[in-house]
Amino acid sequence: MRHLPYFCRGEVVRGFGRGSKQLGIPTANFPEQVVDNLPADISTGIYYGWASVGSGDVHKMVVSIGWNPYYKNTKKSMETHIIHTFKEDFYGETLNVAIAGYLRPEKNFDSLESLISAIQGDIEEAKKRLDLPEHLKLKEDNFFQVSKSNIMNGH
Ligand SMILES: Cc1cc2nc3c(=O)[nH]c(=O)nc-3n(C[C@H](O)[C@H](O)[C@H](O)COP(=O)(O)O)c2cc1C
Ligand SMILES: Nc1ncnc2c1ncn2[C@@H]1O[C@H](COP(=O)(O)OP(=O)(O)O)[C@@H](O)[C@H]1O
Ligand SMILES: [Mg+2]
Repeated sequence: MRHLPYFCRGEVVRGFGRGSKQLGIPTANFPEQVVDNLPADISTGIYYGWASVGSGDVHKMVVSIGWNPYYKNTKKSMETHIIHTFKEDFYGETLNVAIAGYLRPEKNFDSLESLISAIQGDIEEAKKRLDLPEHLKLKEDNFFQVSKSNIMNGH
């Protein structure tokens, strides 16, 4: 994957409301336009990296890109679960994402329980890999510093 690390920003929009309600794992969804602009060689699948909301702190994350075979979505989506507990929802805010590496392809599952345990496995694997020096330095990338400055808010 030539394009890693891959950086992108976008507004957090509403998805199907399944992430937190059914899975207990909220995912911040990007608008269609951000998904359509992904480079062709970022294949669908599950990735890990770093993310921040607006000018907030940078946290570890996992991101799913694709059609969610378990739910048979007809539109490709890009959904980020930030490994951090937030006090409130952040719909409408800017999500800044730096994708560091690839974990696995998207899969179908026999049950919701197996989907949830696969995602929990992804989260544990992401936490470990992001502690490697090559990934830790991405957390300090200028991409996130720019998000912290006022430039983005236009004042
Ligand atoms: C780390 C991670 C891995 C995922 N893996 C799969 C998968 O293998 N198959 C699948 O159908 N959906 C997968 N999902 C997507 C969930 O099905 C999706 O987040 C859920 O449908 C929530 O959708 P919503 O944001 O539209 O509510 C994954 C999500 C995350 C965050
Ligand atoms: N740790 C988190 N990671 C991602 N989103 C979170 C987190 N904590 C709270 N949220 C909020 O939850 C929303 C996602 O919940 P989800 O059930 O996936 O709904 P939707 O289908 O609208 O995306 C995000 O848009 C965000 O506002
Ligand atoms: Mg979501």
